[in-house]
Amino acid sequence: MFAWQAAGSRQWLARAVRRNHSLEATELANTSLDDKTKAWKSLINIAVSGAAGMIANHLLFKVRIYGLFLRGFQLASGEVFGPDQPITLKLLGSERSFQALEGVAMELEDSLYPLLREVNISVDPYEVFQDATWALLIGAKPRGPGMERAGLLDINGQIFAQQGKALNEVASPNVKVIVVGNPCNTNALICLKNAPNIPAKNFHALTRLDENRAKCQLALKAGVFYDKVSNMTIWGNHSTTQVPDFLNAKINGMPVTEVITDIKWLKEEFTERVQKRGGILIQKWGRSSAASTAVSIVDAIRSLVTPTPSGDWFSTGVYTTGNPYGIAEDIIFSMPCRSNGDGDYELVKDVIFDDYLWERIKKTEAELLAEKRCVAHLTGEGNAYCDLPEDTMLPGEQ
Ligand SMILES: NC(=O)C1=CN([C@@H]2O[C@H](COP(=O)(O)OP(=O)(O)OC[C@H]3O[C@@H](n4cnc5c(N)ncnc54)[C@H](OP(=O)(O)O)[C@@H]3O)[C@@H](O)[C@H]2O)C=CC1
Ligand SMILES: O=C([O-])CC(=O)C(=O)O
Repeated sequence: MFAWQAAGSRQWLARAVRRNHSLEATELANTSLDDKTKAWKSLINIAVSGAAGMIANHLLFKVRIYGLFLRGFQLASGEVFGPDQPITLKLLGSERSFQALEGVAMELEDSLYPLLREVNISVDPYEVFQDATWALLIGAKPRGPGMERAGLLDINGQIFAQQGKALNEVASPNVKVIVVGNPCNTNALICLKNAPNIPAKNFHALTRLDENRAKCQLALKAGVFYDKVSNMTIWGNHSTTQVPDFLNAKINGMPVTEVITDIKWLKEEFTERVQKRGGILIQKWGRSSAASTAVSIVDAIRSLVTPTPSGDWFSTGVYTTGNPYGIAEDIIFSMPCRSNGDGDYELVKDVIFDDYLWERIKKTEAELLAEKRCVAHLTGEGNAYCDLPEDTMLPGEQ
């Protein structure tokens, strides 16, 4: 059933799990799965970096359970890439993690996912990103003890500059890029700046986890199920300056402030809870959230490949140039978006601001502008100058 594809060197130790497409006619006739494959769309390549890490481990297997097999394939509900969308997974790791990556590939093989036609592993982004239509950039160095944030921006920025160049050269010209590795907004900006041939609109920083966290907190406070919370915007940076917007969010179609009338709770407790959720989780769990992050990556993709429910929107960190709100141009900022399901999105225009919301948006904007100055050497904009606000922290930092 499986054919191994080893393309030579360790640099390109490609391990392909390719179902045999040349079954005998009689076998095909007896195999309902193979009958189904005839109606499948053509194969797409999905690249994942940091593929031996915690988030990727949840994500890769979730792709099957959540999207492609249980709900997507068996129930034909079209979650994630759809029940008729075969995929190749192209996994990027490093020399250090190569054995672990081989282990991941083996587990993927052994899971017998019908829509997973091929798994490739490599340490070379130019190999992994070849013809990718989606690039999920998860791999990044965590901030270690004593490491300045400027140092983290530089180390991780180098990774995303290199990956941006590789995407620019070899990925599908309309590749959609979701940056997860922190600091994800600025990493996404660096990636975008190093990939001038790819539309700037195609780069996302993952703030969907923050949106999900905010929905959860509002639902708990209001005593409703989380699906009753809609129109949830996270503005700005995936950091502790992010702004979970309770002014525009709704519960059961009503403004949140009409359902939860404790404005002090909304301004203070709710906001801080969402901003610092990641850090509290690390304190309890001993590592950053991986399962819920993987879920939120799936949610983020699904929001782009399925039409947004009427009247609702979702949050994603996207390029600000041309935004209708007056947010500084040329940064990656989480904003409310809608999609018609073609992988693209439009910014939502009908949102309101008050002084409280706008003041906080300006704070997270200032932080992102400072981060941008810090990585000017990686975006081709001259010499870096780092004047980060003192309290600049990832959600995982306390
Ligand atoms: N945006 C969001 O909502 C969230 C973002 N995150 C961020 O996601 C990232 C990954 O988290 P997680 O999977 O838990 O972390 P892990 O430490 O489990 O995995 C990190 C992966 O990154 C790779 N990596 C580490 N250093 C480098 C480097 N210098 N160059 C390239 N790759 C590197 C490692 O691969 P290898 O061993 O091959 O080097 C490893 O596979 C982190 O940056 C984390 O802060 C986490 C939660 C939420
Ligand atoms: O800082 C981290 O790695 C964790 C993180 O982003 C989050 O939980 O939102």
